[in-house]
Amino acid sequence: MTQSVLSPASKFKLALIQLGGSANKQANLTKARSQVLEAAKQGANVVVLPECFNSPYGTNFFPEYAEKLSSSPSVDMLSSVAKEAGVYLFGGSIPERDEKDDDKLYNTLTVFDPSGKMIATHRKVHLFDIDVPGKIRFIESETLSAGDSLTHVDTKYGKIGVGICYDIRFPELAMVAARKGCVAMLYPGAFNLTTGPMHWELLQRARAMDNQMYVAACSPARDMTATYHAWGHSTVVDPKGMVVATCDEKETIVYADIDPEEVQSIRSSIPLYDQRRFDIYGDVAETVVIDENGNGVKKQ
Ligand SMILES: NC(=O)CCC(=O)C(=O)O
Repeated sequence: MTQSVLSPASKFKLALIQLGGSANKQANLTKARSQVLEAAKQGANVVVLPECFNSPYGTNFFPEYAEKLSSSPSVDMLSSVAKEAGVYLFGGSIPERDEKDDDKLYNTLTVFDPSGKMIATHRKVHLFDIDVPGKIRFIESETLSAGDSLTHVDTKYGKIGVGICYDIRFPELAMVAARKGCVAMLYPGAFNLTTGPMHWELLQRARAMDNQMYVAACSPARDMTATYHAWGHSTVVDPKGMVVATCDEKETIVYADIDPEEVQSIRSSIPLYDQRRFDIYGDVAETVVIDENGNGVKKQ
């Protein structure tokens, strides 16, 4: 049986910056910087920015806005403001250009500690390729490549797992993070006016409830003059699956007090971690296809 093992953790104040972006990269960096400083002024210890905060969200924009992490004005700004603000900064994501292969781009989150040191990166693992007829077609893989690893960040407040937007639809990320001792999953994201009202909050509550951990998702503010209309509604959900902080679609900062004791408390009273039956879930990591009789068969 699996025990619930938490990394040593302490209370902290989380801030989600629901940033109003534009097509002007420098203006986006300047605004993000001032909002991080504002969040720190309000007592935040851990600050999150939205997906693609330095760029409009669209496959045609990514090549133009992409930066190599080794020579990146966005990374430089994030590092310096994390230090100035004295916070852990989960720097949303930016289109990243591969160091060696100029044609390869990723959607990448960078994380900084309060000294400004980059302590983690996460490349979006599940690319947002969907087609809802008459509503929205978005194919991230037209210009982006997928990352191929999971990311768990050690902070002085405990271990924190991350994903980027569409990654939240894949429960395995949060499940693995919880089993590795993470107290929270943070997702910079940018849902839209079709899938946002359907699934944005539900997905966060589901990930939180299933894994008995905090879940937060940080969106850009909505801009109806942009080509992609973000849902907004940056939200924090507690380990019981209840929304503890949220907002509408406008530019704002959402704050929540995170108490890792709450994780321990729900895991003690509803002890899923001691009751799991990994002895009978053997198929879970196999890729299956559904055959003509409706049965799941192993993909060759
Ligand atoms: N940026 C994204 O990955 C969007 C994901 C999304 O909207 C969804 O419905 O999933």
